[in-house]
Amino acid sequence: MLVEAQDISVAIGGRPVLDSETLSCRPGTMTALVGPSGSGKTTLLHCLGLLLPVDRGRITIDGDVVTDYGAAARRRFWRDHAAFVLQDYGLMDEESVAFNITMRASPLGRRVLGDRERLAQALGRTGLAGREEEPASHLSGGEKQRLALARAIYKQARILFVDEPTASLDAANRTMVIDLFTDFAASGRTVIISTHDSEIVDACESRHEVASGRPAERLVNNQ
Ligand SMILES: Nc1ncnc2c1ncn2[C@@H]1O[C@H](COP(=O)(O)OP(=O)(O)OP(=O)(O)O)[C@@H](O)[C@H]1O
Repeated sequence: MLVEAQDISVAIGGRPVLDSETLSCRPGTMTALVGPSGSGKTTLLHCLGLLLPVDRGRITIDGDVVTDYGAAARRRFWRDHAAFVLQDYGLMDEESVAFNITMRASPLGRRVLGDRERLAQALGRTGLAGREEEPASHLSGGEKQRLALARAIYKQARILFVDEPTASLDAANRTMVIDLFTDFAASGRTVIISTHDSEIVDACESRHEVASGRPAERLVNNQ
């Protein structure tokens, strides 16, 4: 999906946080949102994922003006097209790893339903094979992060929004996660990542520097 933001601005509590950000994230590519701490990377990511409204400007996805969407259209976008790996991971701690990935269970909640093959693939790709029956609360910070990624893989979403994905990962898992994003993009999906990690930035086809108050167009294409 092609995500385009034009001159978007956001103020929180009366304070400008984003000022006239303009960028374009193409399908089949990874885009890094970069900038110093507090520059607004997470805020921009949340706006592009329709989690936060903008005060000015507009965002289109495949040409649709999504900044006009009401609550029902936003929910449809999240359900049908988007996957999020955010800083709090959005997991259900008391539920099993498998349930957190598939989000489906039998009526009594004892048996996880869903596509077994896709589940096995998501577990395998994130190094969580064999952990499916454990409650998410038993996982370490880095494992929770990989679980959130496993859910995105299972969902086969067309667009992936990721916030600081390598913050709690060791070197081996960091490489695995970067490979996962690269594969996501190679299969035609759009990947948007807020990050400080230069290894991720190097793996991205485009980089957008978020810096409130500076001139609008700062998109740099590495290609
Ligand atoms: N809910 C909120 N209430 C008040 N201020 C907020 C809120 N969310 C973000 N901000 C402010 O907006 C600015 C940008 O925050 P944001 O989290 O987007 O930055 P960031 O570039 O992602 O930072 P970091 O790299 O440290 O994660 C910060 O000054 C922050 O304090």
